[in-house]
Amino acid sequence: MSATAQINTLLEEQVILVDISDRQIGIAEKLQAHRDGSLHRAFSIFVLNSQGQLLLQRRAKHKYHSGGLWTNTCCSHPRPNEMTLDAAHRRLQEEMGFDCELQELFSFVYRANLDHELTEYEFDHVLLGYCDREPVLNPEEAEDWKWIDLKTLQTNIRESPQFYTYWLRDCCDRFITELG
Ligand SMILES: C=C(C)CCOP(=O)(O)OP(=O)(O)O
Ligand SMILES: [Mg+2]
Ligand SMILES: [Mn+2]
Repeated sequence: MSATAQINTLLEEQVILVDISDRQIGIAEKLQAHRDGSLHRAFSIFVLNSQGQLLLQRRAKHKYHSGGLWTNTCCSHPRPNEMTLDAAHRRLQEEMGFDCELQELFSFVYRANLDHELTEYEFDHVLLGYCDREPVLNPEEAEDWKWIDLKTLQTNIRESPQFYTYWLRDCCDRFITELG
């Protein structure tokens, strides 16, 4: 997809604006919400295999922000009138080419100034799933993937944070704690 086509897609896509308790207060165009730094609803999916390794996604270079960085299995935003879990299954299929059962583990709010003068300010629902299948990447979204031990991930994030997305760095320790 060309840069212009991608910008048009972003303008068509809408996100749910929320208050600090995740109550809906409006809707906004996806790109505009990230330009304005408006708090909106999002989800971050973490898929583990039967060895307890996490499936990482490397974001495509041309993503609107955080391109080329390693992150959790899949991230996105529910559309207006779409349940977060429904959106999560939709995006897991669109980005990674598979689907699995998902359940919410916890949620957190974070705010980060990112590249291209965009800001992520999200009420982020962390969703957990288990799967041993290999993903089939959508090149519009992801350019690489790998399974990683959680201990190795923690060490890598500490030693080379520049290769990881802001939100994964922010919630990785909590994810491991909540996993128990
Ligand atoms: C949900 C988080 C933590 C960030 C947004 O994810 P993306 O930037 O991948 O959103 P989409 O383009 O997939 O909607
Ligand atoms: Mg995404
Ligand atoms: Mn967002």
